[in-house]
Amino acid sequence: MQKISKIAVLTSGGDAPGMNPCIRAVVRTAIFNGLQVVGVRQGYQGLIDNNMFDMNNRSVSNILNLGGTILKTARCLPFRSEEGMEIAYNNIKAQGIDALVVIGGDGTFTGALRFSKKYPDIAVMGVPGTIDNDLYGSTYTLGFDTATNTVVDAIDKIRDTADAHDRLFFIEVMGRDSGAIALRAGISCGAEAILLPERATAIDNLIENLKKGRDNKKSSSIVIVAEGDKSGGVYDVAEAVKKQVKLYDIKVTVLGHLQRGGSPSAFDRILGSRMGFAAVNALIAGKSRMMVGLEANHIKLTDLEEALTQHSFKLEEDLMQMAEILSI
Ligand SMILES: Nc1ncnc2c1ncn2[C@@H]1O[C@H](COP(=O)(O)OP(=O)(O)O)[C@@H](O)[C@H]1O
Ligand SMILES: O=P(O)(O)OC[C@H]1O[C@](O)(COP(=O)(O)O)[C@@H](O)[C@@H]1O
Ligand SMILES: [Mg+2]
Repeated sequence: MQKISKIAVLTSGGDAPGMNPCIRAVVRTAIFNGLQVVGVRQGYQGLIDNNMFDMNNRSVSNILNLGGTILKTARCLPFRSEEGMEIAYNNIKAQGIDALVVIGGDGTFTGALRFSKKYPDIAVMGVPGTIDNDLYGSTYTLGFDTATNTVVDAIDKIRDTADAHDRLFFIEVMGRDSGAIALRAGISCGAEAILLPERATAIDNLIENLKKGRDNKKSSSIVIVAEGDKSGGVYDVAEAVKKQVKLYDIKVTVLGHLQRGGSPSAFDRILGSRMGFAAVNALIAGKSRMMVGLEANHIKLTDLEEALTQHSFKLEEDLMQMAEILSI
């Protein structure tokens, strides 16, 4: 069993509310167990630039409630190359680090897995931190709950003005390849339609349903369009509908990056704490190349390789069907 003494922690890819509670848990669990901890700034970029600093219990005081990540994050191109990885490895060795906790999404884990295969003497443990909720091996990823609540809050406000003006709104939410936020927000806000990447969009059906809604005396309508929907994006969908639906005044809102910010919900604070705690304990137990997840409210470790090769977010057809029925 590989015994570890110094852990580095980093956040990578899109930031997600709940990353800070997770960093806090990693630092304090490690220190409680007599390990040293190093914080790496800007994800993999910090490994390459040797941008790291020693952390102690007070480095993570009063961060539970903060959105973003105190370690900062980045999308780091050089880490994708063999040369970039080698520079990172040399810096890690020079610092005496023997284990890495990486908090991020599928891209971060792809990098971590490659790195771990190339340099197996450094243990790696992944924590799923992404608002997209698109990782196999965890029912929830860090930030998804907060982001969904932020979206619901925003759409509720749009519903007020949509109703006041009898308008039809097309609202784009995040999710490059994932309809997770769109589906949950759609149910929570009673959206008349939810368009997402996991299902082909039939514009004719959409138009039919919107007309039916109008015939059924609906005064306003909300259509949620996930960023990754394959029908050409929110503006194209709105334009296509505009040509055929004359009864509604149509508006488009793109919620954008506000969805990634804000104080983490209690759920994400607890999830981040549990996952950070579990990640360090798993490293102490000699585990590596795994991802910490939450399944049926229990912490579960999944092989990184498996987490990346299995399909992540599966569209819950039953929920889609329910959303459609409940919005008639
Ligand atoms: N195939 C890869 N090889 C090495 N590193 C990678 C690879 N894919 C992604 N990464 C690293 O992980 C970082 C985060 O990935 P990205 O897809 O941007 O976000 P996320 O981890 O949230 O999905 C990238 O900027 C890059 O540094
Ligand atoms: O902030 P950026 O770099 O434009 O990225 C936007 C993307 O990041 C996300 O918010 C989160 O994705 P990741 O967690 O995979 O980075 C996506 O929903 C969105 O498509
Ligand atoms: Mg991703």
